Amino acid sequence: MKQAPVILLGAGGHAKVVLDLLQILNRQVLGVCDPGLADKGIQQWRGLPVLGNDTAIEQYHPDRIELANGIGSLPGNSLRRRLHDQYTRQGYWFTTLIHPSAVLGSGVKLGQGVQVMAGVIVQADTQLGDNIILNTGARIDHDGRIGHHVHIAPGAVLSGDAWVANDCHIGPGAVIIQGVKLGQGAVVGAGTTVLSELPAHYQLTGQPPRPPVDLNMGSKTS
Ligand SMILES: CC(=O)SCCNC(=O)CCNC(=O)[C@H](O)C(C)(C)COP(=O)(O)OP(=O)(O)OC[C@H]1O[C@@H](n2cnc3c(N)ncnc32)[C@H](O)[C@@H]1OP(=O)(O)O
Repeated sequence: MKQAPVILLGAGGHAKVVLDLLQILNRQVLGVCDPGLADKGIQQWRGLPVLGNDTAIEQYHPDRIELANGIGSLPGNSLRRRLHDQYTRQGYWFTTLIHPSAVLGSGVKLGQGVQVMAGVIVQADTQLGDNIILNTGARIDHDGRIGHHVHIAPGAVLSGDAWVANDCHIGPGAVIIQGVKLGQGAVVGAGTTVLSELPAHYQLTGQPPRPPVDLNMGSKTS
């Protein structure tokens, strides 16, 4: 079945990556909506027509197009979520995008508008909610439960059975060990390892390593 043409929301760094992915997937892109470009009277962005600010979407019937959310996501910035909620309430559909280099195991379920970037691996029976970004090279092992509007930044690793509630942010290169739960809106800093549950709306950053242990101590006699 032919897929509907797409309108891209936003023209920042994340939008560039989403546009590349749409083009790799041979999706027809009608144009981009971005208030910053529209206010400056800019008519073209990366070869796409600038359709206007976000309200330009409403010239298109929800049955005729799909949307791609090009707004990136960082802790404390809810624009991506707000646009998703606003336009799904109006009956629009956000397209789910999977980079051809991504590996999805058996039984993986993806919600509306999930964006699976280059090099991502998602293992068996993981469930992903709506409007999630699995950014470049992120890995989620078996039986993960990932809520809506979560951003798993480049290179982050979630071991098996990790549970991540809605609106969490997991920074680049973070590591979550198996079975750990993150409460709603929790934030894990770049490069941070999470060993136990992080409650809702808590932030964990940093990596204080313990003093080095001599692995030969007690195991050798001289
Ligand atoms: C394709 C893409 O680019 S996707 C986007 C990828 N980027 C991300 O995901 C952003 C990740 N962001 C982080 O890790 C951030 O540091 C956050 C959000 C966790 C914390 O940000 P803030 O709350 O603003 O913390 P802030 O920058 O004020 O730092 C507070 C302190 O924590 C330290 N700190 C912050 N983050 C970290 C971290 N990840 N590891 C170690 N220390 C950290 C800071 O050095 C600072 O220390 P100080 O008080 O001794 O000076």
